[in-house]
Amino acid sequence: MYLQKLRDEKPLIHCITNIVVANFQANGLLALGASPVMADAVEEAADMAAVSSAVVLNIGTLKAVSVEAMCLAGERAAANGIPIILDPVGAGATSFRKAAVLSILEKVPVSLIRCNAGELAAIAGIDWQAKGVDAGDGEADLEQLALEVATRYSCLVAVTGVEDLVTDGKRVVRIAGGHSLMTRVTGVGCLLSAVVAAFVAVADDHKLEAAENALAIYKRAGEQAAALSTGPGDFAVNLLNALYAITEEDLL
Ligand SMILES: Nc1ncnc2c1ncn2[C@@H]1O[C@H](COP(=O)(O)OP(=O)(O)O)[C@@H](O)[C@H]1O
Ligand SMILES: Cc1ncsc1CCOP(=O)(O)O
Ligand SMILES: [Mg+2]
Repeated sequence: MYLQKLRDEKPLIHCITNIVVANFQANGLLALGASPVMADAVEEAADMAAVSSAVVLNIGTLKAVSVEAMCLAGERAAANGIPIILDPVGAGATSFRKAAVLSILEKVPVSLIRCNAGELAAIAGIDWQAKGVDAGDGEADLEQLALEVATRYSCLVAVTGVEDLVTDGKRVVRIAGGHSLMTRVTGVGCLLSAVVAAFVAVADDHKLEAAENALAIYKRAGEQAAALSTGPGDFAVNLLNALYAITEEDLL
């Protein structure tokens, strides 16, 4: 379990992220015990990546220039052995997003892709009814697709939803729990990608185990927050509080 190590080490997480969730993502990382920095200028993306413990590439409100910054940050992170987490937000929604994700995956050795079912389908190149940044609708064996994508890009793949799964292309771990309110606040998925990055940042070669910890802690925090909430508004605040207060014992 890497939660205490994360809180002891307070890893710096460099996020190139979208304008919708940047504040929530930064506050969620702080609440958990990590340290966020948002920096997306091409002039500094690589330098910021070099001094960070993990880099998050999130394509939520993508511009051509952000793709350039992501590649610069990703290439420098890779050269320094720093893990890179990709959140392919809405990858199937437009051809621009899909092409950008595939080009990042070609150029940057991503450590882990954290996505929903629709985004996984887009990366795998299968038919799916995309719906903006949401999972959308389709029929697919998500475990099989995740295994294929993990093998194709030599990375971990975490697919989230009612049930999460994470794989390294061989082993598959499933995580149940969470709460439907997690789909009623924007950025809950984006924050999860940053939380996964913070866990992976302190885990050296045990990235699969760290990702599994992150997904389980996050679903549990979602349950704890929901138990105190009357709706999405206080759920957002209660999720930050739950990330702050959660302990390893809460998973037992
Ligand atoms: N219906 C649900 N029931 C329980 N947990 C959920 C549900 N939908 C999503 N989650 C949780 O919400 C978090 C964000 O996942 P998801 O909604 O798939 O991401 P995104 O917002 O990127 O689509 C994950 O921890 C996931 O397990
Ligand atoms: C609504 C929206 N539009 C572009 S990015 C974004 C946020 C998506 O956040 P999440 O994937 O966590 O729901
Ligand atoms: Mg998302």
